[in-house]
Order: sequence, then C-alpha cells, then structure tokens
Amino acid sequence: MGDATPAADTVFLARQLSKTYGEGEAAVHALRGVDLAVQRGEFIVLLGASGSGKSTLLNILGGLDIPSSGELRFGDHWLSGASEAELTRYRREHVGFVFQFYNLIPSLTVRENVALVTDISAHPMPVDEAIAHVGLAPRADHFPAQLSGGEQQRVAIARAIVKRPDLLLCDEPTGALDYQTGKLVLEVIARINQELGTTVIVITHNAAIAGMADRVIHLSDGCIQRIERNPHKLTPAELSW
Ligand SMILES: Nc1ncnc2c1ncn2[C@@H]1O[C@H](COP(=O)(O)OP(=O)(O)OP(=O)(O)O)[C@@H](O)[C@H]1O
Repeated sequence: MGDATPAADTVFLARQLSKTYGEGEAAVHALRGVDLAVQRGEFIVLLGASGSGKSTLLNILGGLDIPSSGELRFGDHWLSGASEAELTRYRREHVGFVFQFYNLIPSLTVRENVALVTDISAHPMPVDEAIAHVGLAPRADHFPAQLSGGEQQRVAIARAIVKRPDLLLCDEPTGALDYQTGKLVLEVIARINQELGTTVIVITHNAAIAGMADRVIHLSDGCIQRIERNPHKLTPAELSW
C-alpha cells in the first residue's frame, strides 16, 4: 500500500473524508475532504463553530454514521464501506461513547447501569473496577436520581469504559455541567486516557479545554482549518474559563 500503510500505532487513518446530507439544492456538506491520522493513546480536542462538522466527524469515527466518500480505517478494519453488522461489531468491541446527556436507566443502580454493558462485551473489566476508575465506589448502590449531574456523567463514563474500549469518544461531555463539576469530569477523562491508554477524542465549545489535549483540531465549514500540538498539556485543575 506504499505510503497509505499506517504506522503501527495509528488508530485512525482518514483520507478525503466527506459527508453530505440530503441531495440537490437541499444538500448539506457537513464534511469536505478531511485527512487525519490519530495515534494510539492520543488525547484530541475537536473545536469549531456550531455546524462546522464536529459531531459528524465523531459519529463517523465511532461507526454511528458512514462517510459519503473518502476512506477511513481503524487499525486493519476499513470503516468506509463497512456493512451495518460490521459497524455494530466495531462499536461494540472498540468504542465507548459519552454524550452531553447521560442516558442512564433511572430504575437501575449505578452498578446495574454499568453492568448492562458487560453482557455484550467480549473482555469487560469488573464492574466495580470501572466504577472505581470514575471515583464512585461509595455510590455504587445509588440510583441516578440520587446523584448530581457530574456524578451521573461519571457513571456514563464508567459505562463507556467497562468494556475496555480502544476509543473514548465524548460529545460535549461537560456541556450540561457547571464549572467545578465539569472539571471533575474532565479529570476522570484525563485519568482514563493516562491510566488505561485509551485514545480520547472530545468535542467541546469551550476552547479552554483545548489545553489538556495532545492535539487540537479546529474544524471550519466541514474542513480541518488547522491542527495544533500542545507543547505542555495542562491538567484540568490548571484550566480556567
Ligand atoms: N442527519 C442530518 N441531516 C441533515 N443535516 C445534518 C444532519 N446531521 C448534521 N447535519 C448538518 O451538517 C452540518 C454539520 O453538523 P454537525 O452536527 O456535525 O456540526 P457540529 O460542529 O457538531 O455542530 P454543533 O456544535 O452545533 O453540535 C450542519 O449544517 C448540520 O445541520
């Protein structure tokens, strides 16, 4: 494959990734020719104005959507051109998602919410280990309604990591949280990146969060406008906004 062969530690390789929703005059070009390589263990922050294509890119990387054209591979797997069944297996085996809203099941305890995922995972970690990673061991028998927003988001993170995903994809994980609570959630995400070596991609509207990334990708109108590498990553405690 010549120079198309990714380095061994490349997780994603995207070439000319494009996504168009709709047709004709109603067509929306959400992504327009994105080239990107993501390395194993990287912490990436995606920034860009509303409508710039951040969620579209994250959803395609996570196998929730498919590109209209271009190529995307995850390790040895081609995600562009993958069938629905292949994408489902990819998501199940490799990807943990965290969204702005936590989507926990209200009638189940923290431990039960996290345990649900282990039934469909090949090599899950013990449920209590995942809960300990997010600092919620003392709350394992509580129900979501008994937890703060930040604690609920940490349960969602435990649920995302219990299957030991290669990737943790987060779409506005602190969007619904206040300053201090948001920082606690970011600390949990940073710890998972460092301790478990999970590749992390975070979408945010908060440019201050970019300080904790290895690389910051700026999207504009469906294109990568620029990519910055942080010479010194900041801890969430060092961020201010
Ligand atoms: N399912 C869809 N059908 C039609 N258009 C869509 C669809 N999903 C996204 N779009 C459009 O594609 C463009 C990119 O949307 P996307 O959600 O990726 O942007 P974003 O940068 O994540 O925005 P935000 O910060 O507001 O979440 C927007 O113009 C949006 O309206």
